[in-house]
Amino acid sequence: MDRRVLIIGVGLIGGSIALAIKKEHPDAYIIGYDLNEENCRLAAKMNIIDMCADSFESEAISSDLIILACPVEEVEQKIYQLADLPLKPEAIITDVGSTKAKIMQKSAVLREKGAVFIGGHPMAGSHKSGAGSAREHLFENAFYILTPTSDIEEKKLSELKNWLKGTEANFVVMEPEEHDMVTGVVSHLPHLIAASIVRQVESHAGENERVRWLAAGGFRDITRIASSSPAMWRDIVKHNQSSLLSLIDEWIEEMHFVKTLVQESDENNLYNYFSDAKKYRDSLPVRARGAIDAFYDLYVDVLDTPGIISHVTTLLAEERISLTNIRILEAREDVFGVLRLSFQTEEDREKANDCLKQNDFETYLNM
Ligand SMILES: NC(=O)C1=CN([C@@H]2O[C@H](COP(=O)(O)OP(=O)(O)OC[C@H]3O[C@@H](n4cnc5c(N)ncnc54)[C@H](O)[C@@H]3O)[C@@H](O)[C@H]2O)C=CC1
Ligand SMILES: O=C(O)C(=O)Cc1ccc(O)cc1
Repeated sequence: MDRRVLIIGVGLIGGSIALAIKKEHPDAYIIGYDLNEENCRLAAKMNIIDMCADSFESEAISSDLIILACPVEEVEQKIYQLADLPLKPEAIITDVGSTKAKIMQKSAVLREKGAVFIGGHPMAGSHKSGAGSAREHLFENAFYILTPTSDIEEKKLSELKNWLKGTEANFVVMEPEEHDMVTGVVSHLPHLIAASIVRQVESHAGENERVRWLAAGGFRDITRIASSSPAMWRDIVKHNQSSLLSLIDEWIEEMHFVKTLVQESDENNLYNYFSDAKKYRDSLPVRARGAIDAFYDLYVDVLDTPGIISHVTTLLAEERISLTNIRILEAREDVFGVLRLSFQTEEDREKANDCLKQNDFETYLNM
């Protein structure tokens, strides 16, 4: 008999997991359930799932794998509702939520009923939402954190990893509290900061409309994540409150230090502040996937002249190199602009690099 997978919340992450499972387990029957029926229908139409369920209860009791892929507060609710159902004894329940400590605490109700719950968090994604943005390769090379409790048998953990093999992610086992501290530093605090910078710009733009015109380039790059789903981030902040409160205190302290640097205006201190940050950032791994946009990028200097973009794309098309994205990062009058070309594979990026160099373009692999 075909094994059945139920995905509750068929959005960006639920949809991407469904695609990855289908790739590795083509015989599995994947059922989607989503509060947003239109989104669920879209997922079925795009063959991301095999069927859209009207209620999750009737499907949950016959599923071998249940994946909770809704916002983290909803994950908690679903854990309680699942605990009241006669689930298959061998079924595995997992989630993809961005926080782990509270979810693992709540999952005790499932364990008390003899069910197997293994917390999970694929550390890749995007500011985009919904099934329409789901990608089979979203998690390739990304870290996929799992938080099994000590009573989970190794066999069950391996079974879950096997279900998720098609993600081609690197599985890492962590304690939920450590997970929340680490993701607080690298993901949750940066989201709060990005939103706060955008709000500061908005308040200045109310006084001077030129602020809005000029909020491009670097500003857009560092605030991309502020375009993420507000409901998802509201829930994440509620769940990771204690880590975030201590991280915000550290950030305020850092801003006091920055203020002193600016006040004192000491050349060496200012230089060292930026140089230390650059050194550390440049040393971070560039290949690790963290977002849909972070594919294999190539940067090309181009003169701001008419037809330049079609010239570049024609050269690549002639070499049969496929582009996944193209964006002008900066285009000022009479000076160089920078074109960011994104490719799906390292090989395509290398081919494009060779092709453009042969045609006298200046290119960069990292910026
Ligand atoms: N967006 C990202 O980059 C990442 C998100 N996550 C986590 O994945 C989860 C899902 O996020 P996304 O897929 O990005 O969001 P999404 O907004 O694309 O999808 C979530 C889906 O869940 C549905 N939903 C909400 N409440 C529901 C309920 N009670 N029952 C059934 N469906 C419900 C929504 O209608 C929506 O279609 C969240 O817990 C998030 O923290 C984890 C890694 C990355
Ligand atoms: O868009 C981005 O770069 C992200 O930060 C994606 C993301 C969002 C939430 C997560 O829990 C993990 C990754």
